[in-house]
Amino acid sequence: MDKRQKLTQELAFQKLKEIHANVGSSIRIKDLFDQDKDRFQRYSITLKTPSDGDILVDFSKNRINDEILKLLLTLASDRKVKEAAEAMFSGEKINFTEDRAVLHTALRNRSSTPILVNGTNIMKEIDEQLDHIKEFVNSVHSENWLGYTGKPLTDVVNIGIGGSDLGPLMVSEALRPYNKGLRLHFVSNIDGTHMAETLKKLNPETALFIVASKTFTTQETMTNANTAKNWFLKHAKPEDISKHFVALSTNKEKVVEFGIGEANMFKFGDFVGGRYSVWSSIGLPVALSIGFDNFSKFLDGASFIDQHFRSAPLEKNVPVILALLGIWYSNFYGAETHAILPYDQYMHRFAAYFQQGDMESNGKYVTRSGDVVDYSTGPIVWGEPGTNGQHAFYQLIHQGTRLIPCDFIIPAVSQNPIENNKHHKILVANFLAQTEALMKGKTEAEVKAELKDMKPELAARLVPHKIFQGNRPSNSIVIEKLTPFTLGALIAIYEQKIFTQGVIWDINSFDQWGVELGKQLAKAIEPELEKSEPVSSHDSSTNGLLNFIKSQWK
Ligand SMILES: O=P(O)(O)OC[C@H]1O[C@H](O)[C@H](O)[C@@H](O)[C@@H]1O
Repeated sequence: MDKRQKLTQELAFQKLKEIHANVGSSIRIKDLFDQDKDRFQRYSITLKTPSDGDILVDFSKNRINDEILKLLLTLASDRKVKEAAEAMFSGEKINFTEDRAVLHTALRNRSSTPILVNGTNIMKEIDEQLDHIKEFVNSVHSENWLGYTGKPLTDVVNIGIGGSDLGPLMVSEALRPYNKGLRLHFVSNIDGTHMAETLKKLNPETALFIVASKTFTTQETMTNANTAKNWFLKHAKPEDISKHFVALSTNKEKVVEFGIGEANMFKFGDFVGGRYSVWSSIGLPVALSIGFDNFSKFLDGASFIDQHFRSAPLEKNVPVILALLGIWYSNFYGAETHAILPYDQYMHRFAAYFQQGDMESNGKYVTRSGDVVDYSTGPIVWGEPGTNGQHAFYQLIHQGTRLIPCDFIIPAVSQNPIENNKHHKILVANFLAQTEALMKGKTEAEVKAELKDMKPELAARLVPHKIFQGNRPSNSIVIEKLTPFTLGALIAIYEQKIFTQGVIWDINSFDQWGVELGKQLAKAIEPELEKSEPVSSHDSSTNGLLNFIKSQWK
């Protein structure tokens, strides 16, 4: 692999550093608006989708001017973002620490263009996998697929964790208005409570268990799957398993070993990373919820963004622009977090989903050639839906000491325009007010004017507490309506943003070795929990905690 120029040695990076040192603290977003009446037009991008309206991305409320944006774009071009994207789309093994291609994009490749991995066109197997999903979903929906006592299925339980849980969970929640009637449940946690509480709601005659695990070795998932199987077998016979258990995996051997026949296995390739797998067979619960046609539209939405990402010039490229803004705040302003704030209740797991998507992808401290980086990489991603967040943590975003760049997301049209759309109008008003407040703030003069009728001593004491410094950056993303297509598009925007940042930071965004150590140590601790004598093999904290917990079991 070619050793790349260090990010901090890139000319554009150094110039940005200089600009930040000279004017970084004096850039006022409000002044930028005052100086340029066309700022919104010039600093926003509208994507025209073929079927589901426009997607508007407004990035004008950011601490950037033409010079900074130009340098950021130069950085993207010097770091060869476009070339790296082509390497990904064409199936190069860019996940080199696992010797794998990264082709979640192939799962939503709606053209007939072949994509080769090790000389084989993988589009054929992807089409077969989609056909399998379609056939199964249709037979469940048409009630051709029946439970062991001849009843139609009513409940679907997805047993998976990480990427095999968060994607299907977030998407099926977001697309709840499209649900065709099946009740969905998700069991991820090894904590027995998760499975126990779910089983209470089920009738074995009408429940379908989906065991979702790329590797089919994940301890939590396999333990939960076995518990579900044992519960089922208390009511039914082993030969009934084939009507109630299916597997989503890449590991045929382990699936068969568990007792699920190949016909009930929905496959996908090892070129699909867990946190990018909702587009693959891992999306089966989504397809069962919303139907295959809607699942196809979900893939179409992502495909639309993939084409945009590949073909749009850097300055008109939504994922690239969002990535560069993140770089500007992380690497120059020292921002440590990034908030994702959907103003849509259906999207309540969107931020949690991208906590994995972003933090597992870009939480890396060495470059692709193994050198320790001398700049920060992936931010801490977090968020909750508006307006709930406004009454909880927004205080710190408005008046705290930390810079928190935020993405505000809203559909223009509500799925539930109840009370004459009153709720939605209030939601929209709040969405708009927040980014305006973050940007404008409130000056001392404004606060004083507000307090003019108050006793002067009291007013003087209150003034500093009521001042908002403002100048807090945000992006606003507006979709026409939350549909399978627009949700697919939104997810792909973030995926390609994460990709772009990974290229600029020169890290491998597609492995996740950081989750392994804890798994190994847990395996070592497990047998120690069985021993009756106190444990002394760890540090005193771990020994102390372990022995305390064991003492509570007696
Ligand atoms: O799908 P599985 O093989 O069960 O993996 C489930 C999850 O666990 C791993 O530890 C990884 O950190 C995740 O990226 C993955 O999504």
